[in-house]
Order: sequence, then C-alpha cells, then structure tokens
Amino acid sequence: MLAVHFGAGNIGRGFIGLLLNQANYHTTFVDVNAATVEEINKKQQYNVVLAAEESETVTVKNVSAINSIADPDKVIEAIREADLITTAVGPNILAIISELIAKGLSERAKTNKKPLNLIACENMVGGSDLLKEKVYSHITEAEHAAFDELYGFPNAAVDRIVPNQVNEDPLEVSVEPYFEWVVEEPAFKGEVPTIDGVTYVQDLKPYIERKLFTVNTGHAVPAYIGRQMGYKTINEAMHDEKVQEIIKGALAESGEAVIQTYDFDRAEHQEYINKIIGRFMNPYISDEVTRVARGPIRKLGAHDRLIRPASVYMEVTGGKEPTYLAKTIAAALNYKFDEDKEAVELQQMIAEHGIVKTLEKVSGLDADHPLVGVILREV
Ligand SMILES: NC(=O)C1=CN([C@@H]2O[C@H](COP(=O)(O)OP(=O)(O)OC[C@H]3O[C@@H](n4cnc5c(N)ncnc54)[C@H](O)[C@@H]3O)[C@@H](O)[C@H]2O)C=CC1
Ligand SMILES: O=P(O)(O)OC[C@H]1O[C@](O)(CO)[C@@H](O)[C@@H]1O
Repeated sequence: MLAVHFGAGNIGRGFIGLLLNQANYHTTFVDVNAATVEEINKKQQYNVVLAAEESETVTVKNVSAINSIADPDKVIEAIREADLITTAVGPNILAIISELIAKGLSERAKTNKKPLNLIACENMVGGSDLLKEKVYSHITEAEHAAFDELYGFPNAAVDRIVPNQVNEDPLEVSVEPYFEWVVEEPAFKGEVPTIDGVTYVQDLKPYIERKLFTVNTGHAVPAYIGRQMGYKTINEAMHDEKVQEIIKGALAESGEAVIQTYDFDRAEHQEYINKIIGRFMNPYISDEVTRVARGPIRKLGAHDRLIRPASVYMEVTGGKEPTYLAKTIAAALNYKFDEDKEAVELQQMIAEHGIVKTLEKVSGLDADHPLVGVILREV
C-alpha cells in the first residue's frame, strides 16, 4: 500500500510516517526541502526516538521522497497510485500544495476509479475541509461530480510533541512517547484504512476543540509568557511559579468553555489537563519557546487556541472575564522574534495601527467586543 505524505518535517517523520510504516504502508514523502528529500532517498529509512527515562528507538523503513519543486510530475504519478494521502505542512501551506494535489487527483480520476482519502494533520479545526476547498478551487465545474464521488477529506486531530531536532543524523526525530490521532469516520470514501493508533470518531469537533483548547492553549502559556520572562525552553518556563499559575488559570478558563460546550465530565477533563501539564514538563524533550510560539498571527486567529476559548468562556459564563487567557493573548501580541515572519509582521501592524485595530484584523474582534477591554488591561 502506498501513502503519499506532504511534509517530511517533525510531525511528518516523527508521528504520521511512523504510524503509516507500522500499518505496512510504503510512505512517499513530498517536500520542498531538497536536503531532506535527498537524505530520505539515500537512506530509505530513519530512526524515531521515543524520549523518556528509558528511551526507545524505532526504525521507520519503506520510505522514499519526492522534491515537489524539482519533480512535480513524480508527485502527480504518486497521487495516481496512492492508497492514502496525508499532510503535515502547516495550515498556511495547505493552499500552496493544493494545486499540485488537484492536478494529481484530476489525472488519477481519468484512469483510476478507486476512492482515495486525504487527511490533513495540522493544528487547526477543519484542516481537511480547508484542503478540499483549496483543491476544488483548482478544478473545473465538470470535475466536481467525479471528485465528490471518489475523494474523501476526513478532518483529523493530531497530538504529539515533536520539538525542533538537533540530532547529528538529519533524519532522526526525537518525540514524546504520547500520541493521539483522531479522524472523522463519516467523511471517508471507500474503505476506512486500518492504522494502529488511529481513533475513528463520528463527530470530530469535540475532540479537536478539546485538544486545541487544552494542549495548544496550554502550550501557548509557557511559550508567550515564558518568552516575555526571558526563558528559552518550555521546560525552563514551566518551572516558574508565575507560568504555572497562568497555565492552570488559562486551562481552567478554556476548560470551562469546552466542558460547557460539549458536556465533558469535569473530573475527567481535569485529569486531561493534569496529564498535559505533565507532558510539557518532560525533561527528556528540549522544546524552544520560539517553536511553540511560531506564527503568532495564525495563533491569534478567531478560531484558534487563544481567542476562541476566551470568547466562548465569556459566552458560557455570562460575561466572566478570562483573565489568564487575556494575559496570554497580551503576551502573544507582545511577541517579538526577528526570525519569525509573522512576529515581525504583527509588531509592524501594532506599531502602525495599534492593538485594537490589530485585534480587529487578526482576531476578528470588533472594537466593542467585551474581550478587547479585558485584553487591553493586560497589555
Ligand atoms: N511538531 C509538533 O509537535 C506538532 C505539529 N503539528 C502540526 O503539524 C504540522 C507540521 O508541523 P511540524 O512538523 O512541526 O513542522 P515542520 O516545519 O517540522 O515540518 C513541515 C514540513 O513541511 C515542509 N513544507 C513546507 N512547504 C511545503 C510545500 N509547499 N510542499 C511540501 N512540503 C512543504 C517543510 O519543508 C517541512 O519539512 C503543523 O500544522 C503543526 O501545527 C501537530 C501536532 C504536533
Ligand atoms: O504547531 P503549531 O500550531 O505552530 O503550534 C505549536 C503547538 O503544536 C504542537 O507542536 C503540537 O501540538 C505543540 O507542541 C504546540 O502547542
């Protein structure tokens, strides 16, 4: 069986590639990084290290790679033959890869009538829906019916912390042992793939929002507050009492939002929070605050990990102020890192237009939204 996976980066190699290999797929990675592609084709295998007190190394075999800039035709050919397509490229890159995917799917539809599913494994709500929308923007009206019949775009939630890698072997990936990959079953076309470690659910929304507004909301606290306090790694920041107070407060607020929206059990949700805080303190993983804070404009988006739980919290509590989420949002607005394009753009925007207009543009919050005042008090 052939899986074509876009993005041979941290999560691509350290999570999705590993599970696909264990499910007996040959995985063809598609990437724009020529060095990574070359190295995968040279070695045809790589190691994943599960970072824990007793670490374990798993070798992922049966892999190859295509450089989509140099060899787009090979990507189209791979899509024609694929049994599954997955992505882990970052939400903003889905639009970029969609044109080539559309070409591959169009070519495939001419001769291959076997259904195919495309799963976007990105930190966002509706990642595969977005990929579908972008793919469909590149096809003709006449192709819609065949695409609707043949191609499924099930949404997914993926959870595993894979920091930036500093290994001598450029393909080796060190990952936390924990993982969760939840995929929406009704959206599949044809057979649902058997992949050990994947949980299929009927409705993904509660899972993806619980994950995004707990794991990613929580992670944003040591990232943005930690950066503000001068910490370099998540682990260092997590040992600061002030960071601990803010993360607990922020997760209590986002917790209230998801518990009341989806009727989650309060005690079970608290256990979920505690487990996640423990994962951020894993001493065997060194994760830079700038990786977790990357892309602050995306992270301050209306449906992302900070603004959405804060505004839902205000709705479900009849207007109570999400103080700790507001502190984290303020720290995100204050995030400065010259190597991060979005951080630079955000600071330019704030300097030019001020916080209120920036929140309107980036977060979709009108100036008179009650959350704006709460945030302004923390900036
Ligand atoms: N690292 C982590 O712990 C987790 C990451 N994620 C999500 O997974 C996605 C990827 O994140 P990471 O693996 O951390 O990033 P990464 O930067 O390590 O990997 C992204 C890969 O995509 C490749 N890429 C960029 N543009 C491309 C294009 N046009 N075509 C093909 N490949 C392209 C890059 O060269 C890189 O190899 C993001 O959406 C992230 O939110 C989700 C859960 C965990
Ligand atoms: O990958 P993103 O969306 O930039 O955000 C980083 C976050 O995602 C993760 O990489 C994985 O969930 C976390 O480590 C962190 O919360």
